[in-house]
Amino acid sequence: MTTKLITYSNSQPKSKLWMAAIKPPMYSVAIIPIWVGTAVAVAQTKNLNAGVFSTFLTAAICIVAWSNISNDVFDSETGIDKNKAHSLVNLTGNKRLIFWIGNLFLILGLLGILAIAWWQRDLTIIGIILACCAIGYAYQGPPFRLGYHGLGEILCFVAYGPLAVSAAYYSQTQSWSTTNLAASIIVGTVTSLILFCSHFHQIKDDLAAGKRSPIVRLGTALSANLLPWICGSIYTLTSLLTVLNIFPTWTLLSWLSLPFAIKLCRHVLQYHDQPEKVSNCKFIAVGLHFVCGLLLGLGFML
Ligand SMILES: C/C(=C\COP(=O)(O)OP(=O)(O)O)CCC[C@H](C)CCC[C@H](C)CCCC(C)C
Ligand SMILES: O=C(O)C1=CC(=O)c2ccccc2C1=O
Repeated sequence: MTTKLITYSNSQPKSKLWMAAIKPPMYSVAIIPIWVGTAVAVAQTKNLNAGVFSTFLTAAICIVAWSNISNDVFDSETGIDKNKAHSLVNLTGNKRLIFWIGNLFLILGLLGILAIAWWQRDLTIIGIILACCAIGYAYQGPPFRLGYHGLGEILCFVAYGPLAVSAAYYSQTQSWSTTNLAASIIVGTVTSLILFCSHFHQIKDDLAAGKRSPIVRLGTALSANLLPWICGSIYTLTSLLTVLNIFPTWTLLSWLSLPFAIKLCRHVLQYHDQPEKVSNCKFIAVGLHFVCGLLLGLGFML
């Protein structure tokens, strides 16, 4: 399998830089938790509230857009993005404008969640999503900047796993489920894997800005060697939960994402210390996230 190299510099066409700044594939992280939580709910209740599902999906996309846009704003303040040609702040030269566009997405997202809470006459999902947003802010915003202390992957797991998947389930059922919680562990793990992978090529800039990401702490070689274990844990857990009859057999369909996991591990093990070559590994992880999450949800629906 050949792998296209993706590196961005000021010499790139502006359109490419804008696409890299907006990062459309990354919105998989908004779609999958809502899809999986809803799929588990539909499997159990045989009922889908399509209005709630589409509103939640749109709101999640807006909230993830806020998280990404404000990340460029906050990172512009620490100097960590000074070499990042595809930072929205560097592209526009207008930090204030980007800050307010980010806030607009946050407001739109929260209005969507508010609408669902209103239809349900229940504030629970507002509470959960506000907790997600607080985690998103604490990851990157002052005075916390917890991502700079290497806590991003744990925060990411909690927000995109148990919190977001439970909120999606609750939006359909107004109740909780241990099966859904188990599915959220898989979604959270694959989402954190994306964040983990996104840090391999940034080690130099991260070190210079004092960001102690897990890759900075462990080194690229040890971090690369962890990948097969993390990927292996996803498939082992899914199989175990199927054998225990907690997941329906069809969820084993998610094993079809294994080629992405193999490609990811091979690529990172080979290029972990070559930033230009390893920089696209987060998009292989996004592919794994999307296919694994899509098939996991489908497995519940079938
Ligand atoms: C913005 C995030 C990562 C970017 O990190 P980094 O600065 O290293 O990367 P760049 O190279 O692009 O500068 C992700 C942060 C994830 C955070 C820990 C948790 C966010 C929670 C969300 C707001 C939850 C959304 C829930 C929704 C699905 C309902
Ligand atoms: O820009 C990035 O690298 C990421 C953006 C993002 O929203 C996200 C969300 C969840 C896990 C990882 C990531 C990124 O890596």
